[in-house]
Amino acid sequence: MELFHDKEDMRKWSRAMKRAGKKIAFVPTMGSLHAGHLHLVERAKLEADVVVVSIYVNPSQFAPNEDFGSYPRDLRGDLDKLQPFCVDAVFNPYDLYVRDAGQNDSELSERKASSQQKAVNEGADDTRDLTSKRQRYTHEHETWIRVEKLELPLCGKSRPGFFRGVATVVTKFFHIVEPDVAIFGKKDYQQWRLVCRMVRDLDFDIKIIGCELIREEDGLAMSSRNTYLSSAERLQVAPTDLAFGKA
Ligand SMILES: Nc1ncnc2c1ncn2[C@@H]1O[C@H](COP(=O)(O)OP(=O)(O)OP(=O)(O)O)[C@@H](O)[C@H]1O
Ligand SMILES: CC(C)(CO)[C@@H](O)C(=O)[O-]
Ligand code: BAL
Repeated sequence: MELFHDKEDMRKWSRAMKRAGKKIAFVPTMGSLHAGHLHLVERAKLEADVVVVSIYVNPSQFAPNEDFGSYPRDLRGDLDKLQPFCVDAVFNPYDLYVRDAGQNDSELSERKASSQQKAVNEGADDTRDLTSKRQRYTHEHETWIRVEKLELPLCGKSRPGFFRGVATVVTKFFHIVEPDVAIFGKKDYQQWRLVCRMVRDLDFDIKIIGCELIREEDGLAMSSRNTYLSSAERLQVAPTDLAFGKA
């Protein structure tokens, strides 16, 4: 399994696969993987010759008051979970919102390299990196993708800016990985529909597949943030969640 932190390395690998006649399936994630994600990977394997999984906690889809800093991160554990599925490549970019360090920008290059090494060694970002990631996307990035109507209701109401961040980072991934097929979970139903719409409107030549929701035994939808729930909260949530799923 290849691990890429640099977007140019990722792109080169994808293009080499294409030249070799391979079809690429792509599974974007924010890591802290669970069986729901692995189900998407299994589906991806049915759709193409090679599978790329991205692991990136995208700063631009989090509002300043949200959990970007505390979102669960476990790169080492994620790689271990992906290994048995024979995933071909994992893309774990250091930062997608800063322009590539130029040759003269040695301080930034060094910092980028040492942070990448740190991420692999420890499977986590330090607080300084997280703060800088947030600052970079707010200061160095000014081009955004918006799906103007679909981004408004439901999650868009409670998380303004969320779908702008998702549509933008998914577009970036599509340009870097250049997949033939991309797999999304219907757990995030609005996100899946919004990506389908964006692909249609912007003429991406990528097939989007929506995968069924995978649940825990007690009916709770699997989700990386379930670790935030206490056992009491879990008991309250699961039956409602199950009833909703069956409705
Ligand atoms: N239980 C699940 N069943 C099917 N797909 C899922 C499930 N959980 C996540 N996915 C899909 O995996 C992809 C990556 O999701 P993400 O990494 O945000 O995980 P998550 O569990 O949804 O995290 P969060 O707790 O932040 O919502 C998305 O397309 C999402 O819809
Ligand atoms: C699609 C995505 C990977 C974009 O950051 C994220 O919103 C997610 O994991 O659902
Ligand atoms: N799967 C949803 C990603 C998020 O809540 O940011």
